[in-house]
Amino acid sequence: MRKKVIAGNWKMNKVLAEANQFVEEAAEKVPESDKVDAVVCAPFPFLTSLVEKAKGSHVKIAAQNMHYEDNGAFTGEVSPVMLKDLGVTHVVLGHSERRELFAETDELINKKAHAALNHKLTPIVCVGETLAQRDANETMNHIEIQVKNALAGLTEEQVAKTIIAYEPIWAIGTGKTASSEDANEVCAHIRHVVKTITSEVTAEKIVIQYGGSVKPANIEELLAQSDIDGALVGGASLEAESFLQLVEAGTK
Ligand SMILES: O=C[C@H](O)COP(=O)(O)O
Repeated sequence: MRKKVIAGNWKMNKVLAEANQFVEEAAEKVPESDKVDAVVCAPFPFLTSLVEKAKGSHVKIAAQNMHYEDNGAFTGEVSPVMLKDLGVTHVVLGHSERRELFAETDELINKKAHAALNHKLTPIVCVGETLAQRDANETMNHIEIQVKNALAGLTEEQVAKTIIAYEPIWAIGTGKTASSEDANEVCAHIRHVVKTITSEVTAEKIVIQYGGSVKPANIEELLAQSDIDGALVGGASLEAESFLQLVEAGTK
């Protein structure tokens, strides 16, 4: 049985006091569970403080992006070495907002995935299709290419430690959720693609999340699907109460 992962992606929201308050509450209330990991993906300036607040609790702290180099002349960037040093455990890579607004390519995301895993950070690699691609029946092919490119050159052991987040772009922040059956169909396809490039054992191990307008009202139905192992949540992760409800759904 795969352990579920509920990750709240705050994106570019909150100030430090709000972030601290959230994680203090979550640290107090997230229960120990062998069924679910609770992850908060926060902006860089909050990470040091949030790792401190989460210490000794069952909340893990993630970054929302990183560079692939360890150090060097990359003004404004943050490296995997820095994240690991802070006590961050996960990093979101290739979110559709990074792909669209910051021109991140599959090749870049693959370099970042290698760097994250080499530094023992768990990458949450995002893939997803646009509405035009879905309407043109290109979803499966597009996702297959994104998954293969993101995982290229990783060892089987590294692939097993990677999390893939399937986020249909048309469902992000729009209130439109893919039906749980449609979301599961794509997640099952991702597992199949992973199997073709690794093995059945690894495909059974890899955690595949769904993301896109997930909220307390729809998470149980999504998590009940065979190939959905958690969620990457934006809007509904901004309030501690709602985040805690999402985590609670993962404990069932
Ligand atoms: O990373 C999270 C996703 O972009 C989903 O955002 P959302 O839950 O606000 O639709």
